Amino acid sequence: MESESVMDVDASPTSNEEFQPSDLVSVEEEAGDGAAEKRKREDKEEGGRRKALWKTSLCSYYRRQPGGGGCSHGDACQYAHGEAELRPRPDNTWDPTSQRAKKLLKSEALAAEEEDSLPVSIDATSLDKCLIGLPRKWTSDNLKNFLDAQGILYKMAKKKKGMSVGFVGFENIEQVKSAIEVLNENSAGGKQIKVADAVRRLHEKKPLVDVSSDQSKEQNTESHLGSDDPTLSTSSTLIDDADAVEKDTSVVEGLVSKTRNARDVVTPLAHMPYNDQLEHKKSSLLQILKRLTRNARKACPDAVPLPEWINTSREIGGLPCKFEGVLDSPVINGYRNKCEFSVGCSLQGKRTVGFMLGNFREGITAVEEPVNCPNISRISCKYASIFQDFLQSSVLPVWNRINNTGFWRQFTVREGRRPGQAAAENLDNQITEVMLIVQVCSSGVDEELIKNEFRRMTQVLTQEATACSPLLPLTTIVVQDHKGISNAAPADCPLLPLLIPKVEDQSGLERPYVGEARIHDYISNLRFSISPTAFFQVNTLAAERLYSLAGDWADLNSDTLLFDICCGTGTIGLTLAHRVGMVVGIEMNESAVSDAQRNAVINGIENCRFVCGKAEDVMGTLLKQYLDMPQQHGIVSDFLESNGTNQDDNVKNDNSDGLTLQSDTSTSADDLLANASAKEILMLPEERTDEKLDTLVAPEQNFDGNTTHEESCIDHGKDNGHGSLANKGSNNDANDLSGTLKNCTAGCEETTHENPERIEMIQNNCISESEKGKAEAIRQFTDVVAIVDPPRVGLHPIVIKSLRTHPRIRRLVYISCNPESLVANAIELCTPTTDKPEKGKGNRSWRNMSSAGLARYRVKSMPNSEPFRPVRAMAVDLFPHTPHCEMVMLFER
Ligand SMILES: C[S@@+](CC[C@H](N)C(=O)[O-])C[C@H]1O[C@@H](n2cnc3c(N)ncnc32)[C@H](O)[C@@H]1O
Repeated sequence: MESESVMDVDASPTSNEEFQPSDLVSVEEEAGDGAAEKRKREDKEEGGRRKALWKTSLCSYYRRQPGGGGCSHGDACQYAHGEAELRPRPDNTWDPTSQRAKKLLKSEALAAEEEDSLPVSIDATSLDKCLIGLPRKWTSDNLKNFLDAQGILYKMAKKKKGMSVGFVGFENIEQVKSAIEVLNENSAGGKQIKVADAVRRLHEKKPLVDVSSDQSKEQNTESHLGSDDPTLSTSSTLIDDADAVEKDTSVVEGLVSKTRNARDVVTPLAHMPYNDQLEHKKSSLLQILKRLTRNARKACPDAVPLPEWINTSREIGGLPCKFEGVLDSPVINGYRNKCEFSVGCSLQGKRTVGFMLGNFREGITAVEEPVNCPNISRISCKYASIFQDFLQSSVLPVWNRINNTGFWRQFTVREGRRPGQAAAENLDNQITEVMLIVQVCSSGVDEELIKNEFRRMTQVLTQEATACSPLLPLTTIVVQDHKGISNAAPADCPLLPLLIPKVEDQSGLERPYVGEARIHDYISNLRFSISPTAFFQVNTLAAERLYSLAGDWADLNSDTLLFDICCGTGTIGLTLAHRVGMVVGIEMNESAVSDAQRNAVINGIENCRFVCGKAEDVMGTLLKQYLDMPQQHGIVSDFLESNGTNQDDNVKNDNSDGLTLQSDTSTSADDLLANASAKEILMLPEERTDEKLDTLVAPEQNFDGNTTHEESCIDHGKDNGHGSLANKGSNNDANDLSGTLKNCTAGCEETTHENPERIEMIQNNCISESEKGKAEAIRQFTDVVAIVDPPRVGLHPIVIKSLRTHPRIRRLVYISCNPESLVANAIELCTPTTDKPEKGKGNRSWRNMSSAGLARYRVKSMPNSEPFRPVRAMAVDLFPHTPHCEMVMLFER
């Protein structure tokens, strides 16, 4: 750990930190019947602070029954009985539930609103306006009815369901003026409507046409916005109208400030010096961490004493544990190894590959080039620009987010680096592999056309990459056919690699491009093979710091069984494998699990098992298998091998989590897997037959229409084991696209990057070590540690419950990219419980609850179990120039 790069946090309490008025208010609100008891406890604890807080919060008992009777404390109550009694708090704020505070808040909000008010010009060149704050569920008809009812004259009105923005075109200035006047006095669905200038995207400013009238439809075939007509269904119509669809549906763009650019949106902290960015992150993390203490205090049952860490939190400014600062990123610029560029139209109507300038829900769909975004590498920018140039001449339309039509949707550049520490300023030279993923929507588009366009695209990308100086690496081009509305394609979305034609480089030599649909990167000197949809941290060098910090805190030893929960390609488990007895990785993305297996093999690591399944589906079962059944073979593979020999009638479902199995003596593999609805993918030495190894290497390259291994698997509707290349045979979409692209798909040459001899060697070693492998599996580990690294939403409550209620897990390291969900999960892990868990009271709508509120609610029904305590926390900055960073928190019990 490089201590000089850590920003130390002064743990001494400041007056503000120590003062947490919300505790006082909500203690009463949350505690229900036991509130009086809790209040007494609070009173005692508050001691000297009490005087300072006297009557600074409203009494909720009094409020419920004003005028007496509601509060039994009478005048002695420390809370104010009414607004008149209320005193300002030591920091000069008012109880947020009081009328005073609400009034203040309103006037501040109004002032802020005035400050940010959007420009509304009243002149003849600006007759298109957008209305902001409309009910989301409104359609164009609702908007028109509303305008008609208000007596507003207009030329056209459009509204897309799901957005709070609508567009209105006026005939003249008078119409604009009177509309603004009327709208300022009226609200729609109880909300005030704001009027702002709408920015036309096209250079050629055609007047807006109301497409809902049949007449205008005939007059202007380019207009589809607001029309409920489905997407054009035949490919010929689509091509004829391709340009029209784009232009028409992106005529206006609401709310985009003319000065807003991609840099501001993608890297909002880029204007600050890097040290200030770290300071900024540190202070927001401190605030979020304090929420853990506050919420655990609130959720702590009355019958149970507050845990020590809550009692001592005041000494460290309300923090749940020591926050050890933010570890800086070794690379600050161009660090992203994966960039997902949107494809769409710019404000000027140009086909653009870059970033959206805002949120679709606000009506913003404009895409701007990734200019001056310091987190993007030169290579990614260059590829975005090459692809953008190609799109200018494509006969297929770019994706339109308003109508959900178009073909080209997203362009992703993933980079792989060579091993070794990169010099921060020379990161580009380290990039040796590039995977390009082109997301399209092939619905209703002519197959021949698609084929031609893909051929042209691969030609352009490869030629331009070779023409660059220094030339751009290009390892693979993969097409993802996604027909859903959001760009986030599901994991089983069809993926097909394209052949990369051989082209001549500047020296006249033919560059042998091979299309292996994976790239490689290095962490802690281990080589990681990454398939197109597998997660890999975007800042590899900072990720190395993150994993080593997590490993240090996990306090591992050769007798440790490490659960790597949400393991992705196995990065954490594999980098720590040499420090533990065994790793069990759990991951739901099948491609990532195959990668993890492969990564174990190519790095010669033998003490890791990877399980494919949702953690919430498999965790309970795995804990039982590894920790609760000493007389049994400890790994699931043994059950697989036993092939049902352990059948026992005593196998029952344990409904405590609805998933786990309970068995007095034994459990069968089939039951285990069926019940867990998970697929175990194990690197058992015996299983590494040639056939198994085939699934690790790509099939022969074939661009001339001969059937590849890939295609034959798809044709026969069976799983070819390449989760990442062409997804499951049961997926009809995959079959569609594989048919469409029959001549465009290509497999890869046999493991060009992995040394086959090395793999064979590992294989042989594994075979000879197979018995050792089994022995390890049966072994009982005395030390059990979980490292969890969930996605932004955090861990599923079932996983939290499994970890919390299993007494053998004494240490848990939580890595989080979202401190809010970390705090919510930590509330459930750390709040004491009683032996009489309550079911949640009342019928509170969970949709309206904060994540912390929801966690408090859930903890009430947590089975009685020893809580964890937060021990230390630290952040690692994986995302310079943005507000995000990764948080690591150690919990013990
Ligand atoms: C933040 S990534 C961490 C991956 C890995 N630890 C790494 O650092 O490379 C989260 C991973 O969790 C996986 N995931 C998401 N939800 C999951 C679930 N319910 N069960 C298991 N894995 C899940 C994702 O596919 C993703 O690979």
